[in-house]
Amino acid sequence: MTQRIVVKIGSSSLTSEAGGLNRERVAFFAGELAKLQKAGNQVLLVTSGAVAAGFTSIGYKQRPKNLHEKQAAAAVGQALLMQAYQEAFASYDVHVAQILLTRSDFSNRKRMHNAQMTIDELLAHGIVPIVNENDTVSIDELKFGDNDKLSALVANLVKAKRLIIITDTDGLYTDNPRTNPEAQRIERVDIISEDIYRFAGGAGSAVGTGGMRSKVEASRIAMRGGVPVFVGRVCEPGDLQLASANTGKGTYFETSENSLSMKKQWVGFHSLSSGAITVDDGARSALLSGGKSLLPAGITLVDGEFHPGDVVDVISTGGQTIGRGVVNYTSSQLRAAAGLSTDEVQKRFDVLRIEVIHRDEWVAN
Ligand SMILES: Nc1ncnc2c1ncn2[C@@H]1O[C@H](COP(=O)(O)OP(=O)(O)O)[C@@H](O)[C@H]1O
Ligand SMILES: N[C@@H](CCC(=O)OP(=O)(O)O)C(=O)O
Repeated sequence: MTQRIVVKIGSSSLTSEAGGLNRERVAFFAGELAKLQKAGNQVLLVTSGAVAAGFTSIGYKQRPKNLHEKQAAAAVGQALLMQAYQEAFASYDVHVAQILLTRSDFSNRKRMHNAQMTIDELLAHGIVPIVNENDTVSIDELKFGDNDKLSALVANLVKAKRLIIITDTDGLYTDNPRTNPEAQRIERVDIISEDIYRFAGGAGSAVGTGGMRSKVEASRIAMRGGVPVFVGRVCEPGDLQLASANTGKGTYFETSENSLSMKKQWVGFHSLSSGAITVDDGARSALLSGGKSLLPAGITLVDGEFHPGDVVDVISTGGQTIGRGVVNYTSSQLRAAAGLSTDEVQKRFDVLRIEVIHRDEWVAN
């Protein structure tokens, strides 16, 4: 059966610290991806590098930090990036397509579905979709954050067999190997524990964005969607095949048995939150370990303006966001119902469902 593999390449693997595109590396990756495709896989590429490829052409001395400078650099660099990929893939007779996405393309379910259909159509024709964030129009507060997360969302969307995140380090270490030579590589991760988050630090180069932390976070999202992840280095011919065959130089993040349904994935990872509900300790454990729905009695505070069907964050008394879900009340109804027993709420309010958030529409963090 044809398998879908999503490959993410970071800026650090495509550009130099001083900026500008390394066309030799682009050609190398195109060759590796073409081989993966010829072996019978459907291949999608999520690529970074637009800002890093473009900033020198504008005349900036280093990777810009300011939003408009980054957007300008991305506008120049994205064209350079696509041109380089197109030329490189053409020598293997592979056609490519550009897909630029924003966070709001995922938060709107219709647009998300459209993106999915377009990708399906391209893959059915043997075309390699090349995805990047639409940096020139993304607003800072509404960004994916980094392409690691984008690649996990895309992998979940297309129900990939595996996500391969290529970076400049051969996997996750117990500490940043650039600064700690004693750090040990972790070969396999089954559960993303606090320790795993603690090990993973920020970006390693002047062109990278999220560092290992964002790769761990992306792996968590993909794992919950049922997609196993490889994070590591691909340097030599054949490395990408090894990575996809479970024998690559890096860290493998395995999937748990219970992956989230598409609906829960949308609630947990794509939707935008319209407000926040603070819950007491009883409601917190009912949601996190009791597999129960959230009832008005456990609510202590309501923030924001929302309507039934909107998604809201749920916060513990300690101020930690514990998850999010689809709310069945308006914010004003909920302010009046907070802390009341189920009987009391049923007497006083005309709500469609007594549960504030039903457990089928709840996703823990
Ligand atoms: N625990 C860790 N294990 C491995 N790499 C780490 C760790 N903590 C931080 N890093 C850094 O993460 C970097 C890779 O992320 P990043 O610079 O964002 O690259 P990319 O452009 O490929 O996304 C590595 O170069 C490394 O310095
Ligand atoms: N969309 C941006 C990349 C942002 C990003 O996540 O970069 P990286 O950490 O190198 O994967 C660009 O193309 O420059």
